[in-house]
Amino acid sequence: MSHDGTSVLAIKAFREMGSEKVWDKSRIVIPFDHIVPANNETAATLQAEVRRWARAQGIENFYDCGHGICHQVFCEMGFALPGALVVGADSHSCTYGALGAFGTGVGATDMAEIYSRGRLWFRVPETICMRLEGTLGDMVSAKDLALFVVKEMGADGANYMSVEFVGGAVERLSISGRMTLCNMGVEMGAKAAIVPPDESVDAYLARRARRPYTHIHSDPGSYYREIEYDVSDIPPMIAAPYRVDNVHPVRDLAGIEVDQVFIGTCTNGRLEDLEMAARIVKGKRVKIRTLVIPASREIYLGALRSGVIETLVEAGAMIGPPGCGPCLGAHMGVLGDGEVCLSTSNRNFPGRMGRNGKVYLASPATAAATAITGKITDPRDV
Ligand SMILES: CC(C)[C@H](C(=O)O)[C@@H](O)C(=O)O
Ligand code: SF4
Repeated sequence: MSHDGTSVLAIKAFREMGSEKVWDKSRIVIPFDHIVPANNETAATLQAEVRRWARAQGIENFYDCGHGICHQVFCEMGFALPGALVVGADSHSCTYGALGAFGTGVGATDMAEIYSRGRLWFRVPETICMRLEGTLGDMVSAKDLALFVVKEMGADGANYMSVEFVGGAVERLSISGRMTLCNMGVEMGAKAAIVPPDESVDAYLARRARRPYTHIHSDPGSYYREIEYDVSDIPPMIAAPYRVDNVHPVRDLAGIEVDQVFIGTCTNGRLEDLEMAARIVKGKRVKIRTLVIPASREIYLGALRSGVIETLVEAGAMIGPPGCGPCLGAHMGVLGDGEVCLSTSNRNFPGRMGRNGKVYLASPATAAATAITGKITDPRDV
């Protein structure tokens, strides 16, 4: 998988290697998502070049602007399967672990080697087994769980490890919630993040899987390290600038003024995320700029048909076309000097959404509660 951003560099390296034809046009997936639709001439020209190359190579799985965020599209289209080894030219390729795949991010030159020969070299990572037991509390979701885990591990606490999430609290997560959890695996340095596949994975893949698959599970005794938490008592959590592991209970930061709320991204732009936000803002008005971007067309349609989009728009939110949007500070809704954003995304390092912006990371429920009050707000307090 490579997207509009990284395909440009991968194609350049592919050419520099002297490669002419891709190794397998049916096994390369290219979604356009990072700057969609293109925001200026430079982006438009680069995208046109990738389109031309994909057409010339006969790439069978090309998803142009409007389909959605690469990771979401990759899962919806049935490419992420239990036991599959997937490389993506994007760090959040670990998201595919929600479906039992070993998904990992690679650089653009590595991707050029995949385009050319379908091969790469890996050191097999050790596995950390993270057991999360207990029942999540009211207004506490997969994002709070992910932030809790990142806080406990630290931003480099799982460097080059494969993190396997097990236990009751994980099994009870929807596929959407598991994607949120696995998505943040790379934020603690993990090479991959995996939830052992079960029947909810089969249900999700029933009409999607591109090929037959089998469930792959860890061998007994293969864990390098085991960690267990009871997560019944974790409150809604928030990561404050400028580190993803600078995590606090939302109530500890309540009252901080916010300029913009952003609900979307490969972390939290799925239907259940938008539904949660709609439930909270229903019949109310947002007090600050609120941007909602569904992670894919499928999600957008679901939210349109169920009335979720209507509720959000009535409350004063703006809806953007499926894609990454302002997540990486490249397109739509970037921050002005010194502005504060509460985002449902996964990164808040300096400059992430604009040179001098400050980004807080939290769940869709916390984002919606904050949109209504204009200040960081625990969703249990609205
Ligand atoms: C642009 C891309 C290479 C990058 C990534 O790999 O993660 C982006 O998606 C991000 O989230 O920062
Ligand atoms: S939504 Fe954000 S984190 Fe996800 S792929 Fe796009 S830019 Fe990267």
